[in-house]
Amino acid sequence: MIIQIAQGHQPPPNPDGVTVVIDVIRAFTTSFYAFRGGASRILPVPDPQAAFALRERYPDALLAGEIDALPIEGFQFGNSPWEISQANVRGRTLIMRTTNGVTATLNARPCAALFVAALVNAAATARAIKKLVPEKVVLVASHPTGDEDVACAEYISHLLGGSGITQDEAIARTRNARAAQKFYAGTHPRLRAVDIDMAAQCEAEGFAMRVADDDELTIQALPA
Ligand SMILES: O=C(O)[C@H](CS(=O)(=O)O)OP(=O)(O)O
Ligand SMILES: [Mg+2]
Repeated sequence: MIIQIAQGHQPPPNPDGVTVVIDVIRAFTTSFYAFRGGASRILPVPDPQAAFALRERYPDALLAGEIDALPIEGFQFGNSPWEISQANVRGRTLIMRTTNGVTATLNARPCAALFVAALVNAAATARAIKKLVPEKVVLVASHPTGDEDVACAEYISHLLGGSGITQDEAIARTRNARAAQKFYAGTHPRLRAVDIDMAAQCEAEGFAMRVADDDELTIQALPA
């Protein structure tokens, strides 16, 4: 298996292989906890206007996301795993806008199979990739300059049998990442340290999250 690690909002084309877009702080940690709470699907969108327009089509949908890490006016949730874990999202569609993870996901085609992942479901993602027996895997660290998504990519690479780092190293690099520091600073009530506690966890079981091309690009939890 060829494993390539890329970084930023423009994943390299991978028409015959598996692409994984990674966002540890916080988009796909938030997504993981939305599915754990029973959300049925997540529809990624590029901006708030697109989110409000899509909700016209799905009036029961809930809106989650951020601009500059802060909640968006008129959205029910920030891009926060803790907020989502406290809410009742069972059976609901989420429409999500975030700066890095969602943007890179919207740009990830062409690829034969597309996953989104965070550290919390790195192991489940690696298992789901292995089942597909791909010749090539592209692991995309969606933050263009941060270290947390690169660390997760290196951990998934290790789990796939390539070179990489341990779970403990990935956790430490998440906690020490530049993007994490504003959550520890206590300068805004919606930037909570608990979001980083939730992002800096690895679950041995968990579930993978796959992106399907339905009417809209749709993120779904795969059965464990
Ligand atoms: O809200 C987030 O956690 C980030 C923005 S930042 O890196 O913290 O400034 O968005 P995401 O798309 O989840 O990386
Ligand atoms: Mg991020």
